[in-house]
Amino acid sequence: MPITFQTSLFDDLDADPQLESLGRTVERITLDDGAWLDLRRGWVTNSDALFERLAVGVPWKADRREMYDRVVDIPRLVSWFGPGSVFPDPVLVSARTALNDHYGRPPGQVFETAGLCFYRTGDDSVAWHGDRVGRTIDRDTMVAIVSVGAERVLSVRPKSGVHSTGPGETLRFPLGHGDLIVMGGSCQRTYEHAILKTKSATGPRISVQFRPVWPR
Ligand SMILES: O=C(O)CCC(=O)C(=O)O
Ligand SMILES: [Fe+2]
Repeated sequence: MPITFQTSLFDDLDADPQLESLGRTVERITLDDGAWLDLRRGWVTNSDALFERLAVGVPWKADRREMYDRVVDIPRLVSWFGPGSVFPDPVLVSARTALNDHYGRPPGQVFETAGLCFYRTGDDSVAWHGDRVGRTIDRDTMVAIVSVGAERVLSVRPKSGVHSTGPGETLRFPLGHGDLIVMGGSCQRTYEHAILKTKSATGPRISVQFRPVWPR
């Protein structure tokens, strides 16, 4: 499949993508009911080069997912790298190690897998959902997302009926160009998130989600 994209004017495609520090550069956003988000903008430098490497080097497939008890087509491309598999780029291996070092490998929350999503245009999207954490749905977990390429908005809102504080506002995080966001605590069961379609002109974005292995 031919993939055309426009990269940022500022990054050098031959430059090596690098990871900046985490530590105190990570901004914690505390949500309700034990959910939280960590944000670290520009974690990957020379991120356009990483976008290009992933765009051309990853075996992309169409996405289908069980959602609301049926299997639906999701307009985006995906690729998944399970525990122990070779990640498609060394920067992703370093990113997983850096995340595990930063969060201290809490039991059951060690990042192992990498799921990659490619949003080709503003028509590519993923509907509101919480990542399914298997049968142990009451357990806290983390999902770390690294975004390269153009910005797309990650929307986050409380799941209806879950919160004692009533319906909350939708938070919007434009993510791209090497940004990191981590959803933690109860986020996958008390909040839901989406990449909604956009009509405004937007370039392609690739997101990499690092997840622990959840017992099924
Ligand atoms: O692309 C993103 O940033 C989010 C993807 C996502 O939520 C998912 O695949 O579960
Ligand atoms: Fe998700």
